[in-house]
Amino acid sequence: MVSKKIAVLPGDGIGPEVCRQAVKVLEAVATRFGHRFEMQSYPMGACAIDATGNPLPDETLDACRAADAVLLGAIGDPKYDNDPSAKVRPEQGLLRLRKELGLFANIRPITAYDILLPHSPLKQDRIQGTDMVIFRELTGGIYFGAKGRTDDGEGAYDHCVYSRHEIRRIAHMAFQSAAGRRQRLTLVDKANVLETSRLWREEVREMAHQYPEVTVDYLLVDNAAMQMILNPKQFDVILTENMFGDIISDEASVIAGSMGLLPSASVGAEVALFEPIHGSYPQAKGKGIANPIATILSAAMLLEHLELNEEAALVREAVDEALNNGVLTKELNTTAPYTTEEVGNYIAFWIADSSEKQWNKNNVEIGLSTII
Ligand SMILES: NC(=O)C1=CN([C@@H]2O[C@H](COP(=O)(O)OP(=O)(O)OC[C@H]3O[C@@H](n4cnc5c(N)ncnc54)[C@H](O)[C@@H]3O)[C@@H](O)[C@H]2O)C=CC1
Ligand SMILES: CC(C)CC(=O)C(=O)O
Ligand SMILES: [Mg+2]
Repeated sequence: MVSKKIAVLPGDGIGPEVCRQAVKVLEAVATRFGHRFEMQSYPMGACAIDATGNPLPDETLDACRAADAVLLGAIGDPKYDNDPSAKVRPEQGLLRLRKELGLFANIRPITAYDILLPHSPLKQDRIQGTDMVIFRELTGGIYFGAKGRTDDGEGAYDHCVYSRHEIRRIAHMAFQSAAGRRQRLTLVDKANVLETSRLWREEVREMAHQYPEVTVDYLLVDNAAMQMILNPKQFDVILTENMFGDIISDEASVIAGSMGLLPSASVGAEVALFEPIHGSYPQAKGKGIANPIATILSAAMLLEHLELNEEAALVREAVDEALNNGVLTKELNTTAPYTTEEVGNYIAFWIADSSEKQWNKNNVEIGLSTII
């Protein structure tokens, strides 16, 4: 029996809907294994601006610092997306949280599930067997450099800055991951143009001597974007800077079949944070069509981080069960789609050791409340 404190930041748009399912799944895990997960929600993003004027209130940051792990839905709202002059933005909350918690490595695994191969627009033989992990630097680069408008108001700038230290700490993680996988690491950069990329190459090339078992290659990001679609199976571990990692991981979701499937872990010096790679998908808010699996798999990564590996494996089994039985939201099941809630209920039910026969799409709420 373990007792853990998990700070939950549901955020905006579909964030609260998908987070609710992951919390339900964690509750099912706690019930099944006799653990105690103290889960409390805190505002961040547009909802926090509405409530306090601050996208990352002190209370939220303090709660994250005091927690054993953080679970995040997503933030962002069209009100801000459509107003480029807004000075306070939801995304500032997320960026500051990453910086304050020292979450310098964002780990994004990409898997092609056999059962979902037909859902990808890519040719099945190209993507079958894809298994890669992207190590995206998360607290440096252009998202964090000085930004502003030129004095004459006719221009704008965003500076991209990286230090050797910032590169080395995430590169070590990526090398170690590659050493335990298929021993291949690809650095994605733009070293033919950017000085920061040349520093990344310099450091990674030097570090490679410490990991002789790992084969390192270097790929320019424009080419990498093409290779991701053309031959994704060639990749094992991709190491890249903040913005390139943000972009190529959304692209990689096409291999899995949906943005709603890809989880992530953000780790660093302090507490770790777990979140789907997708955003707040505002068009889907309140419609029950958002896929909660990315957030549920993020909860599985959270359990692994807490060294609850058996528990995490059960969550992954339950997700596989949902995938194999077509218990999927409408982007992956167009003929008889399940709602966000129903997918979450199915997975939680399976974990709480109910047989599939007892699970019923229509009365699942009643059943669940007796189990969780
Ligand atoms: N970590 C975060 O909180 C992030 C926040 N954002 C914010 O989210 C807002 C919307 O950004 P977008 O560019 O539209 O990206 P998005 O990731 O929210 O949505 C892009 C597309 O991905 C698909 N999608 C996303 N989540 C899905 C899910 N759970 N199930 C099924 N399909 C899903 C939908 O087709 C959607 O149109 C913006 O305000 C942006 O700043 C964007 C990315 C990450
Ligand atoms: C709001 C962005 C900085 C977040 C994002 O797109 C991401 O982390 O994937
Ligand atoms: Mg992104």
